[in-house]
Amino acid sequence: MFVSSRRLEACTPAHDSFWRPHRVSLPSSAQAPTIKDPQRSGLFTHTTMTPEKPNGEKGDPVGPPIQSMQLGVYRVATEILSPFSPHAQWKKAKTMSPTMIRLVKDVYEISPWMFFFYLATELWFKSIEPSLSLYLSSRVLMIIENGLKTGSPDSAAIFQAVGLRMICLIFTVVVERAGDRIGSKMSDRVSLKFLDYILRSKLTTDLTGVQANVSSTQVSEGTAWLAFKAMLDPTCYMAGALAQLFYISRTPLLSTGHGPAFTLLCLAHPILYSLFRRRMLWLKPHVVEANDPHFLRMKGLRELSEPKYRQDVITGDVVQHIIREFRKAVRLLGDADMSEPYLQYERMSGPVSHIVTDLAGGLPILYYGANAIMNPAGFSVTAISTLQQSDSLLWSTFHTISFNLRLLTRTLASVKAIYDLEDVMHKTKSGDLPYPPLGRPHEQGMAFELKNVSFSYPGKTTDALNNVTLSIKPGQLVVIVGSNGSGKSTIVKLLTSLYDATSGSITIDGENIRNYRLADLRHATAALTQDHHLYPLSLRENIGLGNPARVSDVEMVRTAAKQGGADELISKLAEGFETVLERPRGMQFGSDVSKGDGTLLAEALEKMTKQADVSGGERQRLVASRTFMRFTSGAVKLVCVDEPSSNLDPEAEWQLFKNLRLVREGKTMIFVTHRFAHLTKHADLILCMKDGAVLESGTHDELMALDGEYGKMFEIQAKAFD
Ligand SMILES: Nc1ncnc2c1ncn2[C@@H]1O[C@H](COP(=O)(O)OP(=O)(O)OP(=O)(O)O)[C@@H](O)[C@H]1O
Repeated sequence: MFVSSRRLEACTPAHDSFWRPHRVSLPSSAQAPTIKDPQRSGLFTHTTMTPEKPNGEKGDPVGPPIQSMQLGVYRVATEILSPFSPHAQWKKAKTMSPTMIRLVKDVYEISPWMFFFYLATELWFKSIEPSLSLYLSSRVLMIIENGLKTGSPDSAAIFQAVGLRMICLIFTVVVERAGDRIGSKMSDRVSLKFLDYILRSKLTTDLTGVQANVSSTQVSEGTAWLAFKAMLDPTCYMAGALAQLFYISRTPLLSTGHGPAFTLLCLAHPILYSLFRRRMLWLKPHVVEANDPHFLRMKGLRELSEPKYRQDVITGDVVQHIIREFRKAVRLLGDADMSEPYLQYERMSGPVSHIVTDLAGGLPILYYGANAIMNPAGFSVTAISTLQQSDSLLWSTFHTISFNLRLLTRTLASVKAIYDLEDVMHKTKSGDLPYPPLGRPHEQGMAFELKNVSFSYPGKTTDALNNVTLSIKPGQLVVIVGSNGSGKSTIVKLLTSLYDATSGSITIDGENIRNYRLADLRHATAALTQDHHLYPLSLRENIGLGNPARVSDVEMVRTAAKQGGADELISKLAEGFETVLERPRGMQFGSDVSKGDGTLLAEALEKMTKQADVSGGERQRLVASRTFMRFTSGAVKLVCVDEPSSNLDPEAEWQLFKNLRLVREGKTMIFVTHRFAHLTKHADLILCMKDGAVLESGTHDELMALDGEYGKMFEIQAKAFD
């Protein structure tokens, strides 16, 4: 029997939508140095790179060597892990085993009885039932064939065999349904356990951790169950395959001395297929970069048709230019292959391996046919049918095993990323000194001393702050001014412990900032910046979470909303404080329904997705209200306000700063703003920054007398005002 591999491929789980490949860009460190110009012929070229040996130094590449190739308009790099290299395979398996053990333990702990029940149903369904069905079917056929040969069919035996086959079938359906239900429950519970894990790790991640480990933001709780299944399935199928091979080698119907030969011939097809034909890019670690300049230009020009650019395109009068350039890019692109790199990769296997692999599928039946010619007396139709059945069963079993093993590598890497979250995400270390120190009630705000502080952001070589020395006294109102990129926000981030200084020292109330418990410092700090957002919760919680202990205190929330200037806008919303402005994403959607097409379904979708919205300035008022709520805890000793007012109208901005000043008692306040003229006359200290350094510092009068950078900026604002 010649089984078409292509046909079988089409029904593998490779088409599961979850595992559709994601396209990623090729990081510069992984670029193959030998490819200078993209190959534009549509053919591919290979380059192999072996990573340097790890010497423990940061940044050295480790892991298997990579292979780089040009596929049409894409450059693709993959890891090379040869199936002929048991050493490399073993090394990889060894690195994966701790994750596998931990995952099995995690799944088992969720519910031991469910774990074993599910295991039993899977074993039945994937190992025992296929072999048993094969045995029972061939028994029925054998009895019929014997009956036909002798002329007196044994009806009792036929009924018995058919009955057994039916019982097996019914039992399998029952087991399958029970297994599905338990599996779905377990899958949900595993996902929730991992979601809890991810949530905890991510919520406590500091900014340095996020910046250092951007890829971890993409971990998904769903992969844990997939990884568990990718471990369990091959194990069950492997047991099933062994049982089938045993049957083929021992059944007198087929073997009669040829058992081992049949077994080997049945194995030839799946083994050859997985070695030579199975080229699936998305099952290996890989990076893809579209690098054809004309293709990139064409894509860029096409994006200009998006609504986001509509106004620019119309007012800029560039429509004709875009169309002309697009056509030119298409012309220059020529016949370069633009199809998905995943398809191009699969097409890479040559016709010889294709033919050999497909021919291998017919070997067992050819062998049996040859035997039948030599020994016509031993010929049996049942044997042929059994052989065909077992061959295709083994083929799909091995196919699934090989698929799952490849999937396992990928899913386990994601599970490991979840387990690793905790280690890699917490870069800013916490001390153990309480704040405020025990027995020293803190009536004033925080005092800061910065000595020769320099700082560069993770992954950057240039300093954002350069040798900054300054002193802030308790309860002072400080205004930081300066041009774009001068380091104003960076200072605030260091004072609020979002980052650690790269060098130099920062003290709070005379004690090194790193010695304090981070949680205590956060509790004593209120920050309001443009980077603060509305949460996908009700407005009451959005404001109330400034002080989680009083989130249900409606009166307190109302007062905070008034101080933040949000009370009026909330009163205009139909659901008032219970309005949810940012709903969790993707919770309402339709398929093949266009809004506004007049159908009932479209109307239903419109109702579902209808949402109250507010302007940018109104959002800022809501976020500011949360800060006022924060003050109600009585623990805040430092208030950092960094440009929270870009969308506020002048009156709202003035009112916001006025309200903040009204509650300054017992707090050090640090304001960063470009529109400072109305604020600096209230400041105890003005820091004027340039190029990451403090250029001038003092009060408004002192700096005006200096007639330097601050004086210049103030004059510009004053003139504009006049
Ligand atoms: N998250 C970041 N990662 C890397 N570099 C950053 C980051 N944030 C700021 N920088 C860089 O650090 C320098 C100082 O930036 P900072 O935001 O402190 O300036 P700023 O004075 O607040 O500017 P602006 O007035 O535009 O808000 C700039 O060169 C900026 O590009």
